[in-house]
Amino acid sequence: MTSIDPQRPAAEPVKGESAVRTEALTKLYADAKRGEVRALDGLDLDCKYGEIYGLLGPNGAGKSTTLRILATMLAPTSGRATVAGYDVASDSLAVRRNVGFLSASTGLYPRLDVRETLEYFGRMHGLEERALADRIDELIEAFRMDSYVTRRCEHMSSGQKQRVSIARAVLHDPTVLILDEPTTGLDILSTSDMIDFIASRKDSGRCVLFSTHVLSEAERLCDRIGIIHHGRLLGSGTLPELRERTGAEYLDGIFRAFVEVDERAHIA
Ligand SMILES: Nc1ncnc2c1ncn2[C@@H]1O[C@H](COP(=O)(O)OP(=O)(O)OP(=O)(O)O)[C@@H](O)[C@H]1O
Repeated sequence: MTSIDPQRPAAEPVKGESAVRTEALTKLYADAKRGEVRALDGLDLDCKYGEIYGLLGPNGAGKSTTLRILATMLAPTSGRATVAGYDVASDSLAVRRNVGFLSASTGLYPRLDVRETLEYFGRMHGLEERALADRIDELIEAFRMDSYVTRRCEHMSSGQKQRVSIARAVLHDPTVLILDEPTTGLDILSTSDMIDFIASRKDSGRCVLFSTHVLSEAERLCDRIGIIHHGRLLGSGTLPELRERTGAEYLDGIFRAFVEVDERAHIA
């Protein structure tokens, strides 16, 4: 495994260039009850800098598995995945330097408050103390966390925890942000803040790849949408492109059209 200097600046994002790419990505799980589970079955994905890409799929389609592999939390069985040009298997440290990852299982230490949490994770990223303190101030302001900055995570609401988690994910200013169902469990105000935040990342040329079950969110936010089912990408494109391909107007109809074709192909 190639190691990197933690102080080395992240790769500069170039709008329109590939930020995330998977080729024939496969993941098999050994499940005690079900035997071998093929969670990913040759997934090809390509997300660009300056783009918000939404991954849609029914339960068990392989969304979390994909995102966890891209965040180097999980090893693929076969195929290839790169983030910011670095291979997730052979250059995982460089991938981590360039990626921010948020999922429901992103942990926070119950006894740490906002600043302590961000200091802890900032040091893990190797951020220099002065730069880290400035970055933490910036994030506390940006995520409006000042009113509960001394509260321990164990005493925060789920919306407050989510803000700390997202601040943690972007501490090192990653060029690629990977979010697994980022608005699940959030109230309307927190959801709206999260949506604004995702949109703002694109303005700075970053890539955001996120999974969601909320179709209206995907319709509103995404430049391109990928539809995943049985661990394969059935289709991807802008909303107008997907409308044209399926003849359906809204995302629920588009989604159903892709899945029905795939189900028929599986039965045939
Ligand atoms: N650790 C594991 N061991 C065995 N099977 C697993 C494991 N993790 C996931 N799976 C299986 O792999 C498949 C894909 O799961 P994954 O969580 O990636 O789907 P998903 O699209 O994120 O689903 P959801 O929308 O329900 O979160 C499912 O059949 C799931 O049961």
